[in-house]
Amino acid sequence: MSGGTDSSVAALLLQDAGYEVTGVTFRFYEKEGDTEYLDDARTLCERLKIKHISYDVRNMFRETIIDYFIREYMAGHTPVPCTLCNNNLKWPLLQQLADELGIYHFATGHYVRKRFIDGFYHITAGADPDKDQSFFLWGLPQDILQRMLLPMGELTKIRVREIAEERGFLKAAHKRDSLGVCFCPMDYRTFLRRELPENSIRPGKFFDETGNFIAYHEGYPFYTIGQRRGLGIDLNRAVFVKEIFPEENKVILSNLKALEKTEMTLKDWNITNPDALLCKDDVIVKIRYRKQANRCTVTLQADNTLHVQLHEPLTAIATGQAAAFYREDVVLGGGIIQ
Ligand SMILES: Nc1ncnc2c1ncn2[C@@H]1O[C@H](COP(=O)(O)OP(=O)(O)OP(=O)(O)O)[C@@H](O)[C@H]1O
Repeated sequence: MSGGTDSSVAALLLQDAGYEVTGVTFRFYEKEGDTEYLDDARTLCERLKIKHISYDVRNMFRETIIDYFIREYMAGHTPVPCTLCNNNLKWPLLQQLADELGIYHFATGHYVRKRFIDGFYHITAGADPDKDQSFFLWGLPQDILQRMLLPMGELTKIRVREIAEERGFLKAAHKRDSLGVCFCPMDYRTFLRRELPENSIRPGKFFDETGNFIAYHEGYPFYTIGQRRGLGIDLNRAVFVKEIFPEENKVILSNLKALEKTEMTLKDWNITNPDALLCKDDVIVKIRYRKQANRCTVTLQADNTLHVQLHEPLTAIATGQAAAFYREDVVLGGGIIQ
């Protein structure tokens, strides 16, 4: 329970359905010591007359998510903190805690569903297309998928707010949706400047593909592959970030066409059912939340990476980003772009 609308309604719907519910709030990150979210979750549990547990994982979150986020930008990559948090932290921690407490099921307020297909549990898209969060959950293993309950799966956000309101949980009903990365809701450049020692990021140079100097930039970590806006230069043509060379603090700009790629390699991947994904030609890959769905064929390589052959070229494939595989609304797996 994050203290937000969705997990609050999830708890009360589970209670309605007859489950004996225990609320869990992880202390992942607290902006300037603000623990209002914790009080909100606790108050809601008191009103529902259910037990509430808070679990301080701020150090773990700092090491595995925030430090990773900073490290990835410093390596010229594009990190995916929410995907990593869900797959490596939030759900595994829920499982661990449930085991310790002798509880079988665990639930969140994610807008996703699950379906049992050919002997395997799969994440499927939530009923509300505007809120679907399936893109973030490709990395969960069967023993988590089997035990998860997803009370938001069939609902729209509008309906969820109505439920909270109807039941008199007015604060929960009117909470704002969380936006972007929880620990970095602002521009990530400001965050990097704040977190890193002074002068860690120094001005460098933009070049074109043939090595001609174009202009000065503010430091390579401030740019990501595929970026067009915010380059701080005014050319009479559209240019995009094509490559980043951290050692030389060099950023290569090109036209969009030059960013097209027809293949990519994934590490740290997870496949729900290999027979449903590998070597099939009707698989969809997404590398952005709710954008750019492309056909592809996936094969497992001798070095244990996944090779993704795109049927049509994709632009802006950035190292560090996640790729999620789908067939219609069913998540088949995913991985991190190398
Ligand atoms: N600090 C936390 N402790 C426990 N569970 C959490 C925490 N943060 C998020 N979750 C769970 O993960 C789900 C998805 O998280 P996300 O950050 O996307 O929140 P959200 O969609 O804004 O949901 P909510 O309205 O519940 O805050 C939440 O609905 C909640 O069940």
